[in-house]
Amino acid sequence: MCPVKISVSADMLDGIGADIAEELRKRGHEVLTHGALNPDESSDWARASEAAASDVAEGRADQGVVCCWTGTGASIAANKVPGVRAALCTDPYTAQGARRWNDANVLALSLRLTSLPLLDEILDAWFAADVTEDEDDLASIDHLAEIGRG
Ligand SMILES: O=C(CO)[C@H](O)[C@H](O)COP(=O)(O)O
Repeated sequence: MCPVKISVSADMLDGIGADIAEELRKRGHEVLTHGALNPDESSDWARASEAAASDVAEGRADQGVVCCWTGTGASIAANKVPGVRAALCTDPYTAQGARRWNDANVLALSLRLTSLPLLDEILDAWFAADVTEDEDDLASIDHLAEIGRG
């Protein structure tokens, strides 16, 4: 796994909110922070997640990690940003599939459900997975950009 630039957000420091940025840095990634992880910013989940997702969409980061208590608001907000494919993952298999079959570029996490050991497994799976070469999956991934246009 090559280190990449990750934009990470959380709306609170509860649970892995306190650890997520450091866990990514420990893996060698360069980390941009938003929301409760950045003292200069609003910590509300929609704005924090939008900020991290926009970093990905606009090329300031390679991938994003967005967190809120449930993970749902953060994933919904990130998916509103054109070019972002955010996936709410609660286990390593889902994280691997999100990268492999969906070319997900933002990992959404629930601060409530994700323990530190589980985070480790999810990040291992996320960063180890390669995007599929299956033509049908690639066509579906391409189609995502068309949904809602026009
Ligand atoms: O999971 C969330 C949004 O999907 C939030 O983390 C949850 O709503 C708590 O936020 P607040 O402390 O602002 O009420």
